[in-house]
Amino acid sequence: MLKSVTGLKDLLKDPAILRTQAYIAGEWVDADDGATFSVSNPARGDTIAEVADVTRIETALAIDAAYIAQKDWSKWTGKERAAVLRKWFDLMVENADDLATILTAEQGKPHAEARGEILYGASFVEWFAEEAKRTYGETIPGHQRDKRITVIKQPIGVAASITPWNFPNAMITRKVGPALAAGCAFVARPAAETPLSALALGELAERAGIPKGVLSIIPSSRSSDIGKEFCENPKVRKLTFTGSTEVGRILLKQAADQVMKCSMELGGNAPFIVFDDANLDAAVEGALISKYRNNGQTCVCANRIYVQAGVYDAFAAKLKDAVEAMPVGDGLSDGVQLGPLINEEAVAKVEEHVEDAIAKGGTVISGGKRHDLGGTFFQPTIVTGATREMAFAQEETFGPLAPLFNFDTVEEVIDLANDTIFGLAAYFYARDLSRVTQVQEALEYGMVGVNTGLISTEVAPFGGVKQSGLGREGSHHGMDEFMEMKYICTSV
Ligand SMILES: NC(=O)C1=CN([C@@H]2O[C@H](COP(=O)(O)OP(=O)(O)OC[C@H]3O[C@@H](n4cnc5c(N)ncnc54)[C@H](OP(=O)(O)O)[C@@H]3O)[C@@H](O)[C@H]2O)C=CC1
Ligand SMILES: O=C(O)[C@H](O)CS(=O)(=O)O
Repeated sequence: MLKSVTGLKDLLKDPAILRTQAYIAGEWVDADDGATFSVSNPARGDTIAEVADVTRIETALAIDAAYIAQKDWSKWTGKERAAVLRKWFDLMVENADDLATILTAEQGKPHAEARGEILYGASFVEWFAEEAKRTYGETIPGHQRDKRITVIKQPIGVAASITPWNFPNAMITRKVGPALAAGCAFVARPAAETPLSALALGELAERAGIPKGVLSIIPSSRSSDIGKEFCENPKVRKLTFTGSTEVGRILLKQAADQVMKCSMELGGNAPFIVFDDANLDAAVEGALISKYRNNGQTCVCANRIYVQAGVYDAFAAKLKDAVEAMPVGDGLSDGVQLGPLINEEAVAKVEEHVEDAIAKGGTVISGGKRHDLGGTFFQPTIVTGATREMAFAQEETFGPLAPLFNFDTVEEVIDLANDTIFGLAAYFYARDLSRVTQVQEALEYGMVGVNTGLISTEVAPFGGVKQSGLGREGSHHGMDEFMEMKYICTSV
């Protein structure tokens, strides 16, 4: 049954989890000037909340509080921090349905997929609660008889994040989890489109016992201002960003003045390669999840699908059948697999790429137009006859458009796949061991899926090379982003 999101609180088992004020220094506050900005539901376009619109002034107060609180938080043992983080994880799981409803209401993805994100996001807090106990150092044999060498790892201090709307829960927990585990304090600024998921995490953090000031959540429509405060405030020692490469460049330039430690999860242009010895049914299944997860609005989505000539027609036919079986609708309706796109600009980008492909000789074999549901709904689309001259060969579509490129040889497709400034994720389906080994080593990407279209997990290092980013999130490597290494040389 379609549920109206206008009364979002009425859809929640625990309405208190829905927060619309800023969470600063452990207090829930309005913006100093009382300003708010509207949060809308992408499926219906109606406003679901008015949220405090914080400025640099309140952001600086949150940073000050973090700077003070971090001194004591860093003195907790890793085990003590782990206990609080574990409690936060437990609360996320207990409240997963409500967190998913809030996420679907503001971002649009189907509720089942939103719940999957909640559990994925929570898994980072669970993982880093465990890593908190393992921030090991090392001893090194002295270089002189009277020297003793040790290396220790210490929290970097105050960290700040700027995160996108496409994963409004997991992109925050993937950063806050390791930061708090390492003993840092954290100030998070979520995307203006999706602040409610972040604020709900703040509510649960308070319930879990994370000390006042250790975590602040800064909702704001003024993304550029908040970003400048993060980059220019000397009390901030770490900036972690997920979003477009374009904005990542801006932030890196701003952070350079303070030589601030940055991690960047940026744009992608993932190739998805199907060789003629692939299991075609498995390849279609992988293409569906890689291309159409979150309606194609993920940085690791297949952006270009390369199919070897001998299996091109069979793969295209199978993919068409599978795509046309996916129900499109309001994410709060049961059984929906594809929700709306986040906004009108996102729809325009998909339309632009479809029109460009047709103009350059491509053929739409499925979808290609706005959905009859109206608004920002778009038909899941497949284009055949794709060529490297078409816009989506170099630009990230960030929507439900699958371009199928034809290729003949391994050497040809590796060159095509690597012909991009991006290097986040790549995927390929093949069964010949020699071919698998050759291709996985030749692809210039930070992450490679072999016979799978879904690689995201908290246990592995997520991140890109080239202009897809700096650093890694998740896995034990994720802790290093929030710690400094100290070399101690003692003369005895
Ligand atoms: N590598 C990854 O994991 C991801 C990459 N992306 C990439 O981002 C693009 C689409 O996502 P989108 O959210 O629009 O990306 P943007 O880079 O436009 O926005 C990401 C975040 O940065 C904020 N922001 C925008 N401009 C500035 C600025 N000058 N200073 C500080 N903060 C700023 C946004 O705020 P606000 O929206 O409120 O203006 C948002 O919170 C795609 O290219 C996609 O590939 C997106 C998500 C994940
Ligand atoms: O921002 C994104 O697109 C996410 O990093 C994708 S994932 O972590 O859910 O794969």
